[in-house]
Amino acid sequence: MKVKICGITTMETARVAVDAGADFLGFVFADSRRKISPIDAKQIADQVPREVKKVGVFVNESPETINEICQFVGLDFIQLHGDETPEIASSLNRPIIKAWSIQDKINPTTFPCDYYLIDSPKGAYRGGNGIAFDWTLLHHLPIQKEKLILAGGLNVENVAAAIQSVHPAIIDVSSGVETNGQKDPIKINAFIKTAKQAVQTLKESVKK
Ligand SMILES: O=C(O)c1ccccc1N[C@@H]1O[C@H](COP(=O)(O)O)[C@@H](O)[C@H]1O
Repeated sequence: MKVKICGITTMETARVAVDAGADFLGFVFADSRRKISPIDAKQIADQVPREVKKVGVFVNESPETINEICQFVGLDFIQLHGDETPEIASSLNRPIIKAWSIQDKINPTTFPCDYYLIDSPKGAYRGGNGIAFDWTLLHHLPIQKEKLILAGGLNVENVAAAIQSVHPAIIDVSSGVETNGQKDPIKINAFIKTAKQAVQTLKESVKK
């Protein structure tokens, strides 16, 4: 199981996340208090080790702009967090993470994507609202766990329970590793450590 830290806006936060063991870093190019310009994202992305994957988060952006930003910043994945159609996804030049709210009609089999991300119901923004949802709702959906990214209101207190309940391929966090709206190095470290420990515990319990 891998960890994505989303809403990176500074090099310092990127470094903390990478050193703590983050596998994916997310840059938000949509309306959000975490929005970053392509120029600033590129400066950070250029200094991140290649094995840590860079994800661009977009909401209802044009395919031309998405492809341009991907190329310029050097993104590895495109996260579509709006109402993008399967046709738009097919016209993009990077692997796709398709985000759905748990309230949406979720039909992963009809959307071309490498991963699907399930988030909480929409709040002030399309994502990044820091609200968790009832994970048992996922137990009834036709989803492949190896493609599933769990998001929405995760934090150091609930991440172990989330992993135990859902067994996602990736967990994604933004608000839960912030203090007063800024990424908090202590929370990033604690979150990743707790998540990786929870996976270890799960593996050991399966072996028994
Ligand atoms: O993080 C944002 O500001 C954001 C804005 C618009 C779309 C998506 C956004 N982030 C994604 O939201 C989820 C959940 O975040 P949180 O942990 O509940 O704060 C996460 O997938 C981010 O990738």
